[in-house]
Amino acid sequence: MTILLDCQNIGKKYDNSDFELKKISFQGEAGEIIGLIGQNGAGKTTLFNLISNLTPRDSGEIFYCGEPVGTSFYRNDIGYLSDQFSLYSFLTIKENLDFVIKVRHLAISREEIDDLLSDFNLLDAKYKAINQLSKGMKQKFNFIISILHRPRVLLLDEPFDGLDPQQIRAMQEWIRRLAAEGTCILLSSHILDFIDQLCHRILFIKKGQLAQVISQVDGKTKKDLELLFNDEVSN
Ligand SMILES: Nc1ncnc2c1ncn2[C@@H]1O[C@H](COP(=O)(O)OP(=O)(O)OP(=O)(O)O)[C@@H](O)[C@H]1O
Repeated sequence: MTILLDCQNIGKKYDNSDFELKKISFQGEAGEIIGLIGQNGAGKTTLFNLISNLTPRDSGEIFYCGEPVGTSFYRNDIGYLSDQFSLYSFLTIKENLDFVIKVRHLAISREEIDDLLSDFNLLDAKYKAINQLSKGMKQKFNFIISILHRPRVLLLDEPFDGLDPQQIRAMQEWIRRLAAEGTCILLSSHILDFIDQLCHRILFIKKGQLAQVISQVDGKTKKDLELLFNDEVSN
């Protein structure tokens, strides 16, 4: 068992909001897929933003391979599919990929890129500008960008948003493949089916707190998750 990610008591209070993420602690192993569930506004995206340092945390520590995270972690070891698109929308898919490959000094061949695009039915759109893509196409492109440097910790905030069933399967296959290669994946989804199918462990966030941790070995079914979710939400 190799612990890649270790979050200890991480917390955040926004200045202009009553919401507070309260001392969340968990560890993520190499090859583990961890699901993050909770109602709207529970704090899932906030947790992703704190781990990726997009938002500075108020308290707690984050360790990667036993060391406090720093520039090298944020630059090389983490990938984040967030709802905020951050590349050049007026450039094409190819131009954006070329840019990322260059600045990250990635040794990745044209064939590998084309295979990746083809897995997500994006090969024919290679010369299209990002702002000409559909929502689902943008989501798939964002996923490709988040995994291009093969991060060992991958954060996926609602990765299946806007995807058709065939493309959901393609992304699920990629998620399983990356986990099999040793990536620790943290993913949020409101679709409990996806969480149930993919995740080894599930973190249930309620009003900014880690309310429950469910392991695959607990033998919980999707129905149990729904019951838990409905019960927690109504309380
Ligand atoms: N930058 C911010 N400034 C102030 N409040 C914020 C900010 N970002 C998020 N919040 C608040 O923090 C709370 C948690 O939001 P967050 O986006 O983390 O929830 P979530 O679990 O990801 O929700 P959803 O399932 O709807 O995506 C919400 O009440 C939200 O309004």
